[in-house]
Amino acid sequence: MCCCCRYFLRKRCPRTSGALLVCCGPGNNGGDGLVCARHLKLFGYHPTIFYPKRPNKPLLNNLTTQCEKMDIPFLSYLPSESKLITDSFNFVIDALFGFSFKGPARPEFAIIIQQLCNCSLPIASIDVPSGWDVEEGDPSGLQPDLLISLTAPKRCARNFKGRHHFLGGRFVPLELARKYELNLPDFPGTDCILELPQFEDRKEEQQDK
Ligand SMILES: NC(=O)C1=CN([C@@H]2O[C@H](COP(=O)(O)OP(=O)(O)OC[C@H]3O[C@@H](n4cnc5c(N)ncnc54)[C@H](OP(=O)(O)O)[C@@H]3O)[C@@H](O)[C@H]2O)[C@@H](O)CC1
Repeated sequence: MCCCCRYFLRKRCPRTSGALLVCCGPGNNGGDGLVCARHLKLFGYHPTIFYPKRPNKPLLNNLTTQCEKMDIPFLSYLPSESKLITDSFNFVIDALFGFSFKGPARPEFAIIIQQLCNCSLPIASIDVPSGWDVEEGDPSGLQPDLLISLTAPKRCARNFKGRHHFLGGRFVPLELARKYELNLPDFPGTDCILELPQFEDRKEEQQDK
């Protein structure tokens, strides 16, 4: 997913001013956020992590340690004024919740999601925009500019109205793809990411065939 973010950032946010806020949730989606922050730091950006609820799991502890050892700062709280967020960062990575989220968000996270909704910065959501039902989405919830679906777009991605939708990862064994009729697109060459057309455009393309 950091490849997708870099693509977007190259246009929107030069590395010299590449101050990014990475909001990480308590599950593996949050773990993806920690990996994303580490990779972006390696590529010369300046991530800051907000990781308010940290379950004591070896994988997540190790990912956190890697970020700490790379001198990535962790925020102890999210500023309640959205202006403070927009003044401090150029871009937000939403790694709060992925496909295991069951709404509605509990109060401590509902506030954070609302703060992201109020903030005017471009937002990239990893796998599922946080707060969205994995099947139905949430038309009144967070509306990211960039969605990075992992392995396969989740059903809610049909409701994504932002500018760029990427598919990341090409790890699905053929047998599994056939069994579940995933109908995954071909990745060019050895690329691990692919930009997908908007759902409405895809529907039109299929109708034209
Ligand atoms: N093959 C894979 O698995 C791959 C997974 N990948 C990545 O992992 C993501 C899925 O990770 P995941 O299953 O850990 O769940 P995730 O969405 O991060 O959230 C779980 C946490 O949220 C919490 N929580 C739930 N509802 C809540 C609420 N209403 N309000 C507040 N909290 C709530 C829940 O808390 P609990 O209910 O257990 O107390 C738990 O702590 C997936 O989207 C993708 O990004 C990829 O890397 C590719 C391979």
